[in-house]
Order: sequence, then structure tokens, then C-alpha cells
Amino acid sequence: MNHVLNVTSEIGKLRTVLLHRPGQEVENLTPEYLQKLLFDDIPYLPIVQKEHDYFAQTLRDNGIEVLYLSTLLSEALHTEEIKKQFVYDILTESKISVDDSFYVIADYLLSFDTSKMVEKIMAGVRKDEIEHMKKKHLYEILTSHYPFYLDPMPNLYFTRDPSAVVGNGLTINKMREPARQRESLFMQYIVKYHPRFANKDIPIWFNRDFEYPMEGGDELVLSKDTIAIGISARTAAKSIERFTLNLFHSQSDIKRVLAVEIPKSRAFMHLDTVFTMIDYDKFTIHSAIQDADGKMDIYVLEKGPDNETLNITHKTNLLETLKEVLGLKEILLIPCGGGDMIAGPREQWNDGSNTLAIAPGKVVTYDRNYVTNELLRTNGVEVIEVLSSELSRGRGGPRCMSMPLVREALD
Ligand SMILES: NC(=[NH2+])NCCC[C@H](N)C(=O)O
Repeated sequence: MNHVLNVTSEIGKLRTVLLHRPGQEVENLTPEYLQKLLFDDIPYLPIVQKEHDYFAQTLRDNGIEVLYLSTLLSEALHTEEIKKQFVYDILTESKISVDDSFYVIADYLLSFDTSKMVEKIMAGVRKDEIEHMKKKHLYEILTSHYPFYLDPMPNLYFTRDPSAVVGNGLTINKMREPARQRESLFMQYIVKYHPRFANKDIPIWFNRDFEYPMEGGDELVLSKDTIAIGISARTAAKSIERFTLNLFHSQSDIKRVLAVEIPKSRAFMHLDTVFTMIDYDKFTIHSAIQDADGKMDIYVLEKGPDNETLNITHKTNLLETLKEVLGLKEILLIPCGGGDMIAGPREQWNDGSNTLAIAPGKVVTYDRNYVTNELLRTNGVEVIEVLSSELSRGRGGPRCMSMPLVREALD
């Protein structure tokens, strides 16, 4: 059966992927707000776009259909009513608290044609953009040093995180960081109103109104019936439980979930920054997630005695657990930077283990991580390198920058 969404592995031949080309939102980064906006430096826009275009073209050259977030969103907002509702939702979530400004900004945004409006919402609205806004209250005058009414959304090019496809359903994620929380509203509108997805009975396994966060960088589809989820700085144990129970209650094929605990740090923000699947029996891993004896905490979640309870088994050996759940005799874990004490952390920082598999044993990686790339090749992996000077400044690599919508099923 042909589903509009279908992802039953991390490695099946990639058919359709969602990307976002970085735009003016990147130009609204300033040193003062870098940390809040989750960037470590300011990318140079023409180059970051050139690198992103190169990434997109590399995928197209490999027969992959590339869809863009801004196009899908603009097409989803196809009536005045939906467009207006979307603007109101965005403004509400942007915490536009100054009573009068809500409608002034809404009118301002709605004065653009839809695709310009979408770009504007992504880029952010500066306070000096709307001249006729009168400051009537003391708090408006006092807080006026803050430059934005609507904050820019520079992390949008990491399409992996706000939503993810598992099987033929979707998680529309509750983002942990305030700077990214509005991002998943886009997918909510796209599945509901875009003709390609609307009325296609797409199951939503996890929704953005849940109390605790979960992000796509932590969701790995290991096989048709097994997924791994990072217990990380961005994904809470309670969210993993909810998501797992939702999968078990509905008609999904998922039988088990590996909850993999990783250190809660900036460098390791999601599971896919330290662990990715690249072939039937090969994974990249950053050695620092295991202790000196190669141990770590993994919890296997399976159906429990009743609807609201799970069977939880604690494991400490990643390799053995993977062999068990994937039914394989041998598995190779390829360490980022060869596990070297300098090259390992350096290449991990620039997403050396954030590998995007476009087919079994065929991956897209950043060119700058030459130690890891060489090691992958030595181990029989086909490596396609893409440009990375500016893209990497946002702390995400090829896997984070792509949201697979359809992959071919593995035999
Ligand atoms: N799946 C990932 N590893 N995504 C990386 C996202 C990077 C982004 N700057 C953030 O902090 O959210």
C-alpha cells in the first residue's frame, strides 16, 4: 500500500525528504541572543544557503524527492480563514502579550501574500518594522530594548526535530526549548490542511500539547518493529512512556522501544548526535556515551500486563542489546573520530556521528569530519560528503537537517 508517510527503518532507500533552506531568520541572529536561540556562532547567509543547496542537490542527484517546509506550509494555508487562524496561533504561542499589538502584528503579517508571510514569520518581526505601533504602557517602554515582537526561528533548517515519521504515522513534537516551541505548529497545519496529507488518516503517535518534551533527533527507527529513543536533554522519560503506550494502543507495528540514556549536555543534545544507524549491521557511535567498561543505561519497553503499564527491562550493553532486538550475530559500532581523544570530541562537536543514511550502507556526511569519514569508508560504507563550514554552526548535521517522509521498506 502506498502511504504518504512511511518510514520503517533508518536506512531504507530514502524516497522523500523534508528540508528547510535557511533564510532571513539567520540574519536576525545577534551575539546577545545566540545562546537563547541555540546557536554557537552566526552563519554567513549566502554561504549557508549555498551549502544547503548543495546538500539538497546531492539528495536529488540520488533520486530523492526534496520538499521544502516553507512551500508546504504556504500551500497548506490555502484559504483566508486557515491563514488567519495560523497567524493567531503563532502570535498566541509567541506570547505577544501587549494587548493592542496582537492585532497590529496580525494585520501586518496578513498584509503579505502567503509565501512572503510565511518567510516573515520564520525570519521574525523586528520592533522597528511596525512604526505605527504606539507605546502606551510603561512596561512597553521599559522592555523596548528587546529588538523583536516575533523572535526569529533560525533552527528551522533542522527539520528532523519538530516532527518525525514512525511507520505511517507522525510525532508532532513538544519542543523542549522556548526558541523552538513554535516550530512544530507548522507540521500540525501541514498534515491538517495540505492536500498531499489532509484526510489521509495519518496517525499522530505523539502530540505537541503533551506536558513533557520529545524531539525528533531522539527518535530512531531501528526496524519495522523496534525504535530507539534518547532519554536526553530534550526528551523526557514521561514523553517516551506516553509515546510508547500510544504506539502499543494503536495499529502500529512497533513491538518494542529502546530508551537509551545519554548525558544531558549541549554537545550531546539528541541521541542522533552520538548514535546513528548506517547499515543493516553498522552504527556510528560517540564513545563518550559509554563508561570505561563500555556500559550505559538502556531500557527495553514492551507491552505490559495492562493498557497503562509497560514491561521495562534494564540493559547495560548497547552492542548486545542491538544484536538481540535486531536478530543479528554481529554488529559493528564505528566510533566518531576513531575514538581518538582529540579527533573524537572535535568531530562529534561538528556532527561527525550525525549521519544520514540514504540507503543501506550509503550515507551523507559533513566533509569536515575527515577522520570519521575515512573510517566509515574503511568499513565498507559509501560516504557522500557535503559542504559544512557554515551549516555546522547551528550544531546539527545531515541527519538533523532532514526529515524523511518516505523510505523504501527493507526486504
Ligand atoms: N537532531 C539534532 N541533533 N538536531 C540538532 C539541532 C540543533 C539546534 N541548534 C538545537 O539546539 O536545537
